[in-house]
Amino acid sequence: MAEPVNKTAHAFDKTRFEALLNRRFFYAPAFEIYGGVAGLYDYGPAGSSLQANIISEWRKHFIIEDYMLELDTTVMTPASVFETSGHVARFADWMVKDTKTGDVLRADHLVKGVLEARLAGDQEARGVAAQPKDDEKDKKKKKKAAKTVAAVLPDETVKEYESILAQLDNYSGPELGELCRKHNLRNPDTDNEVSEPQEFNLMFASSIGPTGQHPGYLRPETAQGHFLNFSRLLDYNNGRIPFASAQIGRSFRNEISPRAGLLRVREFTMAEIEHFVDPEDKNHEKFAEARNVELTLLDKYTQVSGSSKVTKMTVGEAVDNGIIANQTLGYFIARISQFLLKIGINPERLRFRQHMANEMAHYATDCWDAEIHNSTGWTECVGCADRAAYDLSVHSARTGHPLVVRQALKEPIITEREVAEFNKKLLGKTFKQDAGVLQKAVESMDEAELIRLKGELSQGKATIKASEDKSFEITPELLTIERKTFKQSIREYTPNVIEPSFGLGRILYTLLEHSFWAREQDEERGVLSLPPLVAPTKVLIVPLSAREEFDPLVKEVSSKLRRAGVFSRVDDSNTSIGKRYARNDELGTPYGVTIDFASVQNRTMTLRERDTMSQRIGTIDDVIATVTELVFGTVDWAEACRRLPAYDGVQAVD
Ligand SMILES: Nc1ncnc2c1ncn2[C@@H]1O[C@H](COP(=O)(O)OP(=O)(O)OP(=O)(O)O)[C@@H](O)[C@H]1O
Repeated sequence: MAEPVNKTAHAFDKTRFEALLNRRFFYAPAFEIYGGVAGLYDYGPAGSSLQANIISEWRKHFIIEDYMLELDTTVMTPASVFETSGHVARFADWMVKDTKTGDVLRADHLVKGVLEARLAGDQEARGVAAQPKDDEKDKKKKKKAAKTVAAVLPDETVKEYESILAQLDNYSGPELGELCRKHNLRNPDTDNEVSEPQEFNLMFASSIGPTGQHPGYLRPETAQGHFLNFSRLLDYNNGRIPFASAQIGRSFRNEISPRAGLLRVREFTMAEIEHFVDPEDKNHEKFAEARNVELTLLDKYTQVSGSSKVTKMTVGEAVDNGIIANQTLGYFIARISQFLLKIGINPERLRFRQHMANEMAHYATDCWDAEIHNSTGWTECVGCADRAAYDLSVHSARTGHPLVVRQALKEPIITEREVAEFNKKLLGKTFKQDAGVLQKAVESMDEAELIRLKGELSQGKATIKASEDKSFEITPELLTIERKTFKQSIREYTPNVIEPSFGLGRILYTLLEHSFWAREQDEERGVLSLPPLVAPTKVLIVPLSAREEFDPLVKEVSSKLRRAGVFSRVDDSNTSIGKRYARNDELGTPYGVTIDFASVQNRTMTLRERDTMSQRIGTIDDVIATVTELVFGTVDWAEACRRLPAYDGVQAVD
């Protein structure tokens, strides 16, 4: 077997990485020939296939595994929906303006950028080596942009900056303004002062129809489509709960200053799950299967104390100890972790960060973000929140449509209580305009007060004090109080919602970063070690020459791979085999098969593995059988090497 490859021989080089993505057209700025628009990107063939494969795995991992109900709801949404959901009032970020140029910046990003740059300057002045995972060039760029000179900061300032950064998401707009003033935080591009933070709503406004009288918005998330269809979904699920709906679709956010490539864009694909659950029972029937999944957690108490120290524990321990609020939330966090690792995210660079009190919506009971480390730092890629009953309750209150579960009780609940009943005719006649006041006073009485009143009435008369200056004398003819039995056979409740919300662009980008490395012997030769599961092309078919006698074999191999369900491509370009493989290493193609003269004569074929570049040989059918299993993950490369002898002929690679 080939020697293990050293994928960390060269430090991560963002410029080379981005050049590769651009060269191989994973994605590119949209409307580029018109000058482009910040925050809008087009995916090319490689990026589109990669995204489609991630989505396909997402559907299997979540929708199929847990029998979720899939939806495809509209992007254009009437304004009333977002008025009700709170987005019109609150879906906003804080922005500041450069007081001289008028440039707009997101307030929390300004604080983060400048403080990080000052800390980097401090590290440099102290001669401290950068953390191995940090992208050195990127840090330097930030420092330069922030007009920061390398200078040692007092220890207490370093501590204060670190504490601010650890709880950045906890600050309100005015607090961010206060931080800018206190620490003299200026626009890093111009060194000018900035204005007080103002709120900016991130939704794209539009209008529906020709009159302009029906305001609408492009949705900033897919979630409302799930909530508004709740009754139909419940009906589809035979009235049973818990169940989850799932939707993959486009969302739009008018981000203040999108500068971080795919990480912050104005139009992106989301995959969202809304799991509807009984508020009185948030256990999950498959929790036992997830219990031992190990997680890296950064809880809210640690962050508030100004630290970013993570703890490793199983999801079972986290739920048992009350760190994660309930089993259902824990189940989804574990499943999210499994999904991200399966598609190739580096486990060392994945953590789950709990929201701090101010960061979380007022109605949410617990919320965790899956954050993935990349060259810009830790980035939220998936949010997972327990949103309680908020969404269904507000839409139900606004529309009058009951978004509730009505559940037949196995055992009816029998209750007894005192019931007060007025003789309406006598009440009006006796108390005239005060009748209503008296009635309200009785209606607001609790059980104990009614029993006391009943006792008084049994003596012939009673006095009711409706307010400081109003008392009424009543008789048993006017009011009777009787103990009655009630039988309740239906329980009606608004379900709670647990919502995992994925941004696919962020996941795709961080996956590409984690997969990128350069060959030890040659920094120019970039490789994307994408797992076969998500790689755009699984097998590259490389005919050694363009001679006609190769054609039938190329057709045979292509068609056999197609029939086996393996996505392959033929590269018969007029260039050396080494160059063809190098190009496909950059596209992340995990395997290659070479058809050469021996193939024509002996029906043999070589099989190449991308990362090690090692090659094996076998009959065409054996190689196809093995590579099919490799692609579907039923065997690994070690097993392939046991099955197929090493190829010791002329190396097909430069
Ligand atoms: N502008 C964006 N560009 C790309 N992906 C995004 C963007 N905004 C949100 N997402 C993705 O959608 C997911 C769910 O959205 P959510 O509303 O929780 O994000 P958010 O908290 O607003 O993100 P951030 O604080 O980074 O703006 C995020 O985890 C992220 O993956």
